[in-house]
Amino acid sequence: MGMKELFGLPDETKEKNVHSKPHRKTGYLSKIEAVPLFESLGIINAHILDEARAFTDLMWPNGNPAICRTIHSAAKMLQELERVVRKMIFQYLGVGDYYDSNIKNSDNVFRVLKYKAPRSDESDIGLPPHTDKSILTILYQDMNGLEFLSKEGQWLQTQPGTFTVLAGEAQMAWSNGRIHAPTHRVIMRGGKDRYSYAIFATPNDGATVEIPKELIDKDRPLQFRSFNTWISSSTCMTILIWIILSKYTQA
Ligand SMILES: O=C(O)CCC(=O)C(=O)O
Ligand SMILES: [Fe+2]
Repeated sequence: MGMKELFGLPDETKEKNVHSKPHRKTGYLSKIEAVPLFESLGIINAHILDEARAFTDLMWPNGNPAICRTIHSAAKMLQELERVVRKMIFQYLGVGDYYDSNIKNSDNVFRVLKYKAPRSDESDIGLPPHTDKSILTILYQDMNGLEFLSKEGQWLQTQPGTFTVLAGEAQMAWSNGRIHAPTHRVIMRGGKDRYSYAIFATPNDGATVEIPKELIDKDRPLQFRSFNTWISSSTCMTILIWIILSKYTQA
């Protein structure tokens, strides 16, 4: 998707991608001491053509219609997929009536990410273990490296050329702990630069994440008591999403 061309721009150009909401992981992230291999550019609502164009016009003063089209269509596809998955989750939890207002109170950040191949004296950690703050993240990787921590404490690899859906902390909180936000990391193997892109659906600034009353009862009061109380149902959910998604992406 023109990632090499994009990341090949001078740093001063990429640094122009500043956003007024730095906490939203937009803007240009690079030269972070803890993650020296990592570099990323984020665009809010890139599924809207004008937003994608504003970004490419900033990077290329004479415009770059080809990359603009690619970013826009990738972001649109991921945004649509994210809504399908979010709807499935709401239906699965029996709270479909909340879907429309939940969508209204959220937007998304599209990010392109690059990890440079580590030198022999550098660590192979692309991104250390973390959970996302998002509602849902959908991620595409061109080569492997993304790994998930299973509840048995093992790191599970994901396949290159596939889409991965993961729930973030906003979804975990909203579902009153029913949906698990998995810990994941990126490990660089194979001596080549790695590129990925992702959409992060997030609650709008200022929107309160209201936990549906249907998801609160005496067995599951409004707080996170322990991960163990909900890990098995969330594992089922993860598997369900994987099955449905693999069908969706083959279509
Ligand atoms: O590049 C990847 O595969 C993972 C990125 C990621 O986990 C993140 O940006 O939160
Ligand atoms: Fe992540």
